[in-house]
Amino acid sequence: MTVTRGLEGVVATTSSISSIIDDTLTYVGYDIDDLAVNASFEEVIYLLWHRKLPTQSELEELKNQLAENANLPKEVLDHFKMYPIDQVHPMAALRSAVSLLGLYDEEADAMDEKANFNKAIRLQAKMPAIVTAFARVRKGLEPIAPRKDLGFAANFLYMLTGKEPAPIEVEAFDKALVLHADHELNASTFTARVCVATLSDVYSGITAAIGALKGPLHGGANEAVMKMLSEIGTLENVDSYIREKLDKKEKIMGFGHRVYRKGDPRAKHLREMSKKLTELTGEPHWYDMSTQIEAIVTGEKNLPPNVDFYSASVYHSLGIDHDLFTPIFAVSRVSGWLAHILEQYENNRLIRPRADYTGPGMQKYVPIGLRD
Ligand SMILES: CC(=O)SCCNC(=O)CCNC(=O)[C@H](O)C(C)(C)COP(=O)(O)OP(=O)(O)OC[C@H]1O[C@@H](n2cnc3c(N)ncnc32)[C@H](O)[C@@H]1OP(=O)(O)O
Ligand SMILES: O=C([O-])CC(=O)C(=O)O
Repeated sequence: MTVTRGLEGVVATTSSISSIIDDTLTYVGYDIDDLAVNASFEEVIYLLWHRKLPTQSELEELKNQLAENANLPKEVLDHFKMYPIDQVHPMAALRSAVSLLGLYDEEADAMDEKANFNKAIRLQAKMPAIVTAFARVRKGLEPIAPRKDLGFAANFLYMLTGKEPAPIEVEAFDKALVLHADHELNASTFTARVCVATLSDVYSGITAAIGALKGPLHGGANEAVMKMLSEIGTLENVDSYIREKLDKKEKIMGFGHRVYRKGDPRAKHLREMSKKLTELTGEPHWYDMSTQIEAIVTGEKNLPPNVDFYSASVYHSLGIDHDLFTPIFAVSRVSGWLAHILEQYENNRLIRPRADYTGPGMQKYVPIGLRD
């Protein structure tokens, strides 16, 4: 048997959702550079789910559907109050809450196309409410209900803080959502597809995907980047901190990628936002430290930054708690997971690879009393 560790380079499915070809990322054939500058997150959701950009009326319909479904069942809100709140990471809370949501959805186990699409709308709509409600409840604050007059990005920030966000904050957050929405067969999307390929339900697929995104080698890296920046503290400390880590063969979070070789096209948009926002908040050192880290890691290891590197200082500048960075990734990526889940159902086959067995050869059972 030939073993391909980490399935590197293995093509496991066809997909018409997003592509990474020669370091260029497209959603349904639209270059991410084009979408990052021109598209709203709601347009991207529509694009990923329908493989076409929406007309004005289609976009309005989607926005209405998202607004109408944005509230959480009381049971989910009450559930947060039962968590050992000081110990619970918001990604664990999100994973549990999505699983719980399935219990209150009468269509949870229905497998027809319409029911699955309804669930996609409900999940996409409710993810911001879960993340923001948990973030408030753990601080002893009441959750804030979404406002129908605000778009997806603005509503998230509003529900988090209770204040209507400034246009520049909405623009930055919306762009971050666009940039994180889908990424071919990354680990969490693959997890979602493996799960639903058993013909399990949408809630199970999304719960599994959240679990996969949580790890620091994947979505969890954005929080780890901010931890690193905070530990470094000042521009003067960057050089010794990073070189010591590299000498010890430790990984620098937010660098490297399984697929990109020359660089992640999303990083430059986040770098630009980081510069703008850190200047605005009067904390340009986060950006300056980040560019210095990039210079060292690129120079020493030829590893460019990935999407998680500059998103850290962007979210920090928006005043967001560091442990909410990965849940925010999930709020965006759920659009891609849902598109992939629906695509998997359309042309399903069980995903079941093989393992090359390396354990002992055939053994004879020894009764417990006769064992050494
Ligand atoms: C949204 C996302 O998921 S983007 C990725 C987010 N994750 C991170 O930023 C975590 C840091 N990066 C990494 O751990 C890796 O680059 C991954 C997980 C992204 C890709 O992993 P893989 O393709 O399996 O590469 P792998 O981990 O085998 O690394 C290959 C080599 O590059 C080195 N390397 C890879 N990334 C880094 C890094 N961030 N810092 C230092 N060295 C690195 C490895 O040590 C290894 O070196 P070696 O061959 O001398 O042993
Ligand atoms: O594609 C990957 O392996 C990881 C990644 O960048 C993403 O999921 O956005």
